Amino acid sequence: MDARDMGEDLEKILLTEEQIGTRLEEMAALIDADYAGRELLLVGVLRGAVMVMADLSRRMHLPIQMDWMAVSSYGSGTKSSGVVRILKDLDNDLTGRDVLIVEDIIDSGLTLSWLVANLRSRGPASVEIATLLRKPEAAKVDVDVRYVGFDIPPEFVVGYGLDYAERYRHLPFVGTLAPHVYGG
Ligand SMILES: O=P(O)(O)OC[C@H]1O[C@H](OP(=O)(O)OP(=O)(O)O)[C@H](O)[C@@H]1O
Ligand code: HPA
Ligand SMILES: [Mg+2]
Repeated sequence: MDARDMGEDLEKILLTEEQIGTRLEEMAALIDADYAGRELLLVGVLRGAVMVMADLSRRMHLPIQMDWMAVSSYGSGTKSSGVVRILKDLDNDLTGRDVLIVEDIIDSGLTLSWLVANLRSRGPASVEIATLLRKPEAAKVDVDVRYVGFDIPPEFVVGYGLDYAERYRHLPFVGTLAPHVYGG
C-alpha cells in the first residue's frame, strides 16, 4: 500500500520510508554497541511493532532471539482505554535475560509502563525499550526509554504498523489522516 492507495484519507506524510530506514540503521548500531558480547532477547509488542521489529532486527549484528507479546489498550478508537490486556504472553522464560522491548509508539505511555513493570517482575538481567515513535506531549506517565527513533507531535498517526480501526498498518511511511476519516 502507498499514498496513492489512500485516496483522500491521507492528510500528510510525517516520516518517509527513507527517513525511517536511516533512523533504524542508527538505532541498530547503538544497540549493537551497547550490548556487544551479550545475547539479546527482542520482545516485540504485537501488533503495531511488527514492522519495526522486522526492519530494526535485520539491521542488527548481535546474536538475538525474538519473542512476541500481544497486549491491547486501544480497542478500535483513537484514545487509550488505560486498561492493558495480555492477549498473548511470551514463550520464553526471562530469568537472567537481557530484554529489549521493541515498540512502534509511546503515546500516553500507559502500555509500556505497565509492560516494563510486568517484564521486570519475571527476573530478567535487564529490561530496556526501543521505540520508533514517541509523543512527549501526550505522556500521561513517564517511561524511561533507552532508544527513541523520533519524537512527534500529539497527533494520531498511521502506517508502518500503526492502525486506525485496523487499517493502514501496511503503509511504508508514517502519516496523519484527514479529519473526515474520523468523522471530524
Ligand atoms: O502509550 P500508549 O498510549 O499506551 O499507546 C501505545 C500503544 O498503543 C498501540 O497499540 P494497541 O494497543 O492499539 O494495539 P496494536 O499494537 O495491536 O495496534 C501501540 O502499538 C502501542 O503498543
Ligand atoms: O497515534 C497513534 N496511531 C495509531 N495507534 C496508536 N496507538 C497509540 N497512539 C497511536
Ligand atoms: Mg501496539
